[in-house]
Amino acid sequence: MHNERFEKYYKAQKIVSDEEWEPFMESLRKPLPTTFRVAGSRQAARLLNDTIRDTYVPHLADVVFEGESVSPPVQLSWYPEGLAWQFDVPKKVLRKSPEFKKFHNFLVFETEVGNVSRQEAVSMLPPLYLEVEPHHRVIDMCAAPGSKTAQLLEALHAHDSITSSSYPTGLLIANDSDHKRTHMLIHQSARLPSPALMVTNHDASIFPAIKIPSEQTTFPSSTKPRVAAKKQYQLLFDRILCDVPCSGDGTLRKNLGIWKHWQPMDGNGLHCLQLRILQRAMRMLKKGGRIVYSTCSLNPVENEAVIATALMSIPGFELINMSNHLPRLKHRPGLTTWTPTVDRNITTDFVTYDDYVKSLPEDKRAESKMLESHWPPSASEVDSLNLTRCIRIYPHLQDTGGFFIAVLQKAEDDEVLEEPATTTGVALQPPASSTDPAQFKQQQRGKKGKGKGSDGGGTHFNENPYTFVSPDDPLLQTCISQLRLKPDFPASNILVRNPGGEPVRSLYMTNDIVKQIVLHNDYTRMRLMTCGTKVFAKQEGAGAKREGAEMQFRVLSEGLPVVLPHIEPEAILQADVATLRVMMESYYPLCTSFPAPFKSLLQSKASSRCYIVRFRPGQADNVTLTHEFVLPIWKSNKSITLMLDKRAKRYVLTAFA
Ligand SMILES: C[S@@+](CC[C@H](N)C(=O)[O-])C[C@H]1O[C@@H](n2cnc3c(N)ncnc32)[C@H](O)[C@@H]1O
Repeated sequence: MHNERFEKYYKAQKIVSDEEWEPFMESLRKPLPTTFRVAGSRQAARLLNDTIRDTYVPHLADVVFEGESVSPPVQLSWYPEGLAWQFDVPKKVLRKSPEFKKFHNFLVFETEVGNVSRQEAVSMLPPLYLEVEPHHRVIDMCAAPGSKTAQLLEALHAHDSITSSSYPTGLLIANDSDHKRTHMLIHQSARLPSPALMVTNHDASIFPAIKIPSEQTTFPSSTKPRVAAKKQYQLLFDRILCDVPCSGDGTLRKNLGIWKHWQPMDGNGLHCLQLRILQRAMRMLKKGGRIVYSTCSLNPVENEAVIATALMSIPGFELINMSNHLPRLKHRPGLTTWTPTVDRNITTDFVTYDDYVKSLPEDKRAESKMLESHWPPSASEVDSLNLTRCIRIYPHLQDTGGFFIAVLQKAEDDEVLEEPATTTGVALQPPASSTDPAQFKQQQRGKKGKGKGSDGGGTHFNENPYTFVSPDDPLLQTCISQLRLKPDFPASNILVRNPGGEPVRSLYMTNDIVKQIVLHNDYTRMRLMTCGTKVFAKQEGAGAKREGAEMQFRVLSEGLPVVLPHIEPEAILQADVATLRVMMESYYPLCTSFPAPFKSLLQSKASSRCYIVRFRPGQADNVTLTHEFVLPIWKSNKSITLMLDKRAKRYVLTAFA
């Protein structure tokens, strides 16, 4: 765990004082403690957190292993509501101490079902500084694998209850340029299904302007209504996260390979992309909006140099002082000066870019990859930028990885008006080809033989389009009437993943802003990977087919929280713990095998249909259901099936513990 160039480079940058150098290096050589965050909507997270605090941790308080006492997990002091934890226990203890083994199994399971997120402590910070609210329009520019996306989504869904989802009016676009990694985002977000989510696959530095109709935004009062109605406006965001690709040397404690391969030219090389991503974000931000720029790198060239250049290139922004936002978090101010290295040998002697350029033979100057923006601005410019408002986190401060955060705000009174979409630098195609099957076929023919782009900036895009289903569609109407959905069910916000708009497999639900975006933007230009949340799916199986097309759809357990608030309360079947137990013990329990009163309730219901059942907390035969569950079932002629995937089924089983 040594790298001379690393030490030479960071000593030259004076990232910490001379006295702190040794503790800083020492801590980099220590393994990182395990940290996790209790995830999910606020109400559900609090419930699980109480269980960890009151049930698990007391059992871990006095563990002695091979003669030595082992420290129990502790809450991260700076994390709001104590919802994040840390423990530092050797693997051997986790495997062999019965108490820790039990705790570890619990964590593995809760992580699998999405209630716990194993996340580095510092990686939890950017979303906390973004302060997302349910009405915000948010974009996560470099989102995969999605641990921060999940936090942003949770913030949009802050008002969810344990069983039902809220319907945020805001939006979260989770974007990544790596096509494969966008699938990680889709997988990750399946844990918190949201009608407000879109996943896109773009190079963030050229993220396209998204069009929305004029009524979605404000325009100068002098604009004539007829003109305004025709215009489409660029969607601007309230909150933007730029967790940019970086050299990652703040993760040395976890990624030991970095010790061997680290070299500072990586940071020099990434600087331009990082800057372009941040500048694109600044152009997509609303007045008064906020950007969080973050890296897990210690290198000022990837951090303060990017912030300084961005602030000087686009007026109307300032760094905001968030040093008291998380009062218990220990951090250091951003650097105001640094000396980039111009080669792999850590030549950091050039105080300014001009000095460096002058040192080069004239015929070599054009070839240099170093830019003026790698260097700090002049002393007078630095003063006005408030770079000390950036937040640096070093490993020795509170036993974490290294991290950098800057919070930028766009002035409220900025004179720049929201621009019509066509004037924002990225030309956009006419809207709504996603609803035109002929055009879709033509696009597909054009793509034949081309592979999937992996850089998000390529021209080919092979995903299917999303198309809104007519609210009068017979199948949608069947879902509505059979489930007894109330008139407030947003039937016009249901879409499918095919060009013809036929509900052949799954139906998705979006909120209004996602709908406007899908309707007014070409899906290939937007490189839309997924949007909204799956709510209904075709019911496979003999029983369903036999009884005709109108019976074929069921509510998906993942979509149920979104649909639930729209179901007439009387249409929900009530059941107790004993009933749930019968459903859990067999895949296809006979209708006659249920205890009263559920048995007669079932017998009074039509077959080949999906029903929603609310299981009340309670106790039966030494089994306790700690909190309410609402689950979909499928009733065929003689038996029923609990419509849960294996993972969810295992989760329900824990309630019996
Ligand atoms: C530091 S990681 C993001 C981690 C993520 N925010 C999280 O918390 O899980 C950087 C991501 O940027 C993506 N990336 C790299 N270049 C990009 C670009 N030009 N535009 C968008 N994403 C990019 C990478 O694929 C990678 O997933």
